[in-house]
Amino acid sequence: MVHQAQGQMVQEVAAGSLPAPPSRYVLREEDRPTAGAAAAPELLSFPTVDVQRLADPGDVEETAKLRSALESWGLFAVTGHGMPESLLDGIRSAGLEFFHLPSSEKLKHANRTDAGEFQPEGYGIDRVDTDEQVLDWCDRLYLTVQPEEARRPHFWPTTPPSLPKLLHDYTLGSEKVAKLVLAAMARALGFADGFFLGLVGEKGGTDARFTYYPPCPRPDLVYGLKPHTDNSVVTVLLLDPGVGGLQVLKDGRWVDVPVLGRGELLVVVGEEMEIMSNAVFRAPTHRVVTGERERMTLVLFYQPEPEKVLVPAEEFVGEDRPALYKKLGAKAFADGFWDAFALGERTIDFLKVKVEQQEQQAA
Ligand SMILES: O=C(O)CCC(=O)C(=O)O
Ligand SMILES: [Fe+2]
Repeated sequence: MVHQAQGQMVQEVAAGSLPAPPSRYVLREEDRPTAGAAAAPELLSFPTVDVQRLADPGDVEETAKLRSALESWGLFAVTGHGMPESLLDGIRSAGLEFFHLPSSEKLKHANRTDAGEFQPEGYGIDRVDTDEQVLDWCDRLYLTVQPEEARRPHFWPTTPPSLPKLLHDYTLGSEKVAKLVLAAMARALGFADGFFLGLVGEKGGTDARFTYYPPCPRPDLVYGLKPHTDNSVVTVLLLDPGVGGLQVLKDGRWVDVPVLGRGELLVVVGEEMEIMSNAVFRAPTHRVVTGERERMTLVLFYQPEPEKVLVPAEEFVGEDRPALYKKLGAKAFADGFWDAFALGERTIDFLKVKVEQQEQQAA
């Protein structure tokens, strides 16, 4: 699909110092972030989990904390991951340095084909399908980081030269976090540590997304990133230590995710886990609001091997709890994400994966 807006980076629009964002970015009044003020997270005690403690199967207290964080929020801050602050600071500054390069440099890794078509990997904006689509106030660099043989080096920036190695090291460090969390999520439900890891497979795919949110002249009119749930089993996020903007929908209200400490990560449950666990763990809806300062984040999406089948595991299905989702291939689900995201829909809804009530009764 070729849409003319596909070529316009938000960073360039923002550099024009317009008094307000162009109409392509302006939300309908009822969707604007100011429609309902976000609640302060301190009042709701935002959860933090120590993954070093999670690695100890005897630490039932930390496992219980994880379960409660997942049930009440679907996301939590992470400490004890073992990655030095120098690595986290290093990959953050390398990412920011990339976005600060001249366009001609960044476009060497463009996410548009020569014919102007969108492809997920590379530097650019998210997919634009129609004139009606309200665009998000962000540019992004999207890269497949695992399995290693699936990396496509021409999409990887070489300026700054430190970026590929830092991203590699960060990928390995945060993969450990994802695996520890998946093991503890299984344990929290009384299963063996390998339960979810087995459903994901040894060669699960991981995609990285660096997102750059330029300063916005009217944060009240736009989204940095529209409300969505993640296309992942779990997602590991490295947020900006100086600027907030991420919000999560909790009990029907938007709540600010706090600005985390420089050494902390955030873990979010994705839709694939929601399917596998038959909604025991649900993917929280989240969005990003902009501000007067630039912001950059790095997000890693952990996905099952593409050949795997996504289906509620039989351990979560019984007479009192019918399967809530239909079976489909992990690759079909991952591909469907891009169609769904452009429309602002959940992939589960877009691909009609939910079992309707009548079907449940007939089963
Ligand atoms: O930039 C952020 O804070 C969140 C990004 C996000 O939710 C995503 O990339 O899926
Ligand atoms: Fe997300």
